[in-house]
Amino acid sequence: MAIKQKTSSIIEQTEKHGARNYHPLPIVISKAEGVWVEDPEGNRYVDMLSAYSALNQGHRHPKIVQALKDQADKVTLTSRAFHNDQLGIFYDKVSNLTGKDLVLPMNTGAEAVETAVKAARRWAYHRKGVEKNRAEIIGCHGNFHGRTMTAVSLAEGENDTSGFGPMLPGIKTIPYGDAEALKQAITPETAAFLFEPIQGEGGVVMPPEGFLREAQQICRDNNVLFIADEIQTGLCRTGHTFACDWEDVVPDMYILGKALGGGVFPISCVAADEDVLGVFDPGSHGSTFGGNPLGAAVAVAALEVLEEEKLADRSHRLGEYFRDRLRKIENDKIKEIRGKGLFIGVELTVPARSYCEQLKEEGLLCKETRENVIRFAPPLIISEEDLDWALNKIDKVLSK
Ligand SMILES: Cc1ncc(COP(=O)(O)O)c(CNc2cccc(C(=O)O)c2)c1O
Repeated sequence: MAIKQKTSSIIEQTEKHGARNYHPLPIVISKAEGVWVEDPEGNRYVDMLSAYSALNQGHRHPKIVQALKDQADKVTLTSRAFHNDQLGIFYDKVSNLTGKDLVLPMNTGAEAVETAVKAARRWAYHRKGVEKNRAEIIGCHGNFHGRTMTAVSLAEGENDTSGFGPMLPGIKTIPYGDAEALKQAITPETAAFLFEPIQGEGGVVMPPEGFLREAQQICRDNNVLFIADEIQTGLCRTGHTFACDWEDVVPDMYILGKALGGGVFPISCVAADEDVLGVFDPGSHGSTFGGNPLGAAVAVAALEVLEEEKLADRSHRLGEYFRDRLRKIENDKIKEIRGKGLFIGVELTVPARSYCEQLKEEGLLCKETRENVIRFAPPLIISEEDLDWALNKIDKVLSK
């Protein structure tokens, strides 16, 4: 589809004063519903990216939008100087979902990661007895935990880190999935091991089977917090409530975001037991919008949709079907098909961008990650009919 006048003038306007920290595909989305989005010229596309898994419930899910509208007519922001009548309901929901005593609400995923690292450091000093300012955090090569300085200090990519130094001290990384390396990296000062159960931005990379269980045991043996960043993999994306569930592993702390807000409002949180999140006392952490009643009401509705529509089972079932269909595609440039549930990566032996551009021309939106991986992550509500429509387009483009 050639770029039409409205789209090109909108892109031109966007690029006039916008900082150039993204390189989006040349498409403008002006309407969206369910798994379908529309450009200003009325061209429709099936969304196979879901805003990097922030749209597990689909675009503008009626129940979630209604929760936003209802709450917007009551109260949207109180600050935490006062209570509001939605936050306790949110806390109950997340506590029941995670099995954790305490929940700390923030807004973006990166803020929740920052919260997790602050909690881990203070836990190390107050509970583990690590010497002041000596606490260490262990992350994984190929990780992505956001764009704030702690997250960037954990990253390694040139583009993620260059020009942003000095990095936060007390951070080291190990090869992803290497339990022995984790064991060797731990010192008496180690506060936490921070990991993604499946690395999203790393290219939908899964650790060896059993790694999560082994790593958790190593952390337990060394009194190190086992912290799961489930911002992208959580909330039914991989076919279970949490990706950690695939190995029946319950982390010491969950970090949640993205689909927690149902693709309607930014909300994130960390959930952990009293001995970890109890380290925060009044005035030691927070955020202006953290715990606002609008986000809380939206998140409760977003979590209810996951349960009511059984989106974990759907993700698992449709993800198996998706990968089966992909495996039938004849193309010697396909190096590996991987993922769990509707969290799928197709690794190619060549850059993936041109395939994403061809798929866009066919009416399917997806994005490359790590240059040669096409990530497919549709909203979990996708119908079998729409999935088959998308798979026929993928078959057509990838079979060339
Ligand atoms: C595993 C993981 N952890 C933390 C974050 C940070 O969340 P926020 O973006 O809400 O601060 C992510 C985010 N994941 C993600 C994926 C792709 C692009 C971008 C982007 O910054 O445009 C972010 C993520 O995928």
